[in-house]
Amino acid sequence: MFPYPFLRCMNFRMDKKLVQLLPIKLSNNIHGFLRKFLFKVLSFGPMPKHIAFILDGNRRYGKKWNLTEGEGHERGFCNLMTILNYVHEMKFQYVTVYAFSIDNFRRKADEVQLLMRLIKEKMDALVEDTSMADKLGIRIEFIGKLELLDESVREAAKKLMKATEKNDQLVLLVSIAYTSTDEIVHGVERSCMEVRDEDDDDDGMMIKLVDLEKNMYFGGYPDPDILVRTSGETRLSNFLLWQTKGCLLYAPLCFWPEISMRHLVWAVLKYQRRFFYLERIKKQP
Ligand SMILES: CC(C)=CCC/C(C)=C/CC/C(C)=C/COP(=O)(O)OP(=O)(O)O
Repeated sequence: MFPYPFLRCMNFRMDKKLVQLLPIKLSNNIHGFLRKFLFKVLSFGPMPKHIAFILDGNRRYGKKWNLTEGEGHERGFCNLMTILNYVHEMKFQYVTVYAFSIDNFRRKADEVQLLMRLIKEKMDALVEDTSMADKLGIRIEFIGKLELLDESVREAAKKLMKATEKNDQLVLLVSIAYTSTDEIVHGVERSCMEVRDEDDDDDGMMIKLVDLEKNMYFGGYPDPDILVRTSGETRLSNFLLWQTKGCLLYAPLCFWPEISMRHLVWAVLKYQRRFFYLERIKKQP
């Protein structure tokens, strides 16, 4: 892969010989400096707190580059780590990712196994070496119908939540075995059970909105400000249907392993532009 992140993320194409002249360390330093400068400039505007990602197009990326099965997802995970660095530097407080939908269990058994193995491997690696999570202050939470996962994956998820529970700068919410409709049903069921247990309730069997929201998997977390779905698809695919009422949707034309800093910057600029537009509308008589 082209080794210079800043030039790569700006879609810069360079002659191979010229590339060899630029030491990687120097390129990374230039990238770091320009990135921080750019993020500082952005921070003068209204900054979103929560960004959500639908990690779409890993398989297609693998096919595009003739990779072996699973390697597209492997690259997708690596890119997630890079994006987390940027999101941390941009001072987001929450990042949500759609890692595995309940509908994904309908894929071929081999593929489901491969993906589960990859996800478990990554969880184990993050437990083994918490340096990155600790450095960025990332607390990792898993959200979804976790009982659908194999015991070993569930255990790995629990260990990772435990290993990062003290971090307090950025919360990474990993939606796994999740669909929004399942989340809503779960919230309604729990709220009904609570109402049934409170016999003295004058409202009879009325469920209150606050209780329903509290009982959803994402209860207690703020709604995302921006939802990014890679690969140009503009469907929500049963992800955060309840939480995306006022959210900005952005669908860059790249596969998940290709998403880069410029897409993040663009998403934030779109958010800021919409913010100012809404402010202007509010002030109009
Ligand atoms: C621990 C942790 C956070 C792990 C996350 C690992 C990771 C990158 C998971 C993505 C899984 C997935 C089904 C993505 C969709 O791509 P796709 O297979 O649907 O690709 P396609 O759209 O090209 O078919």
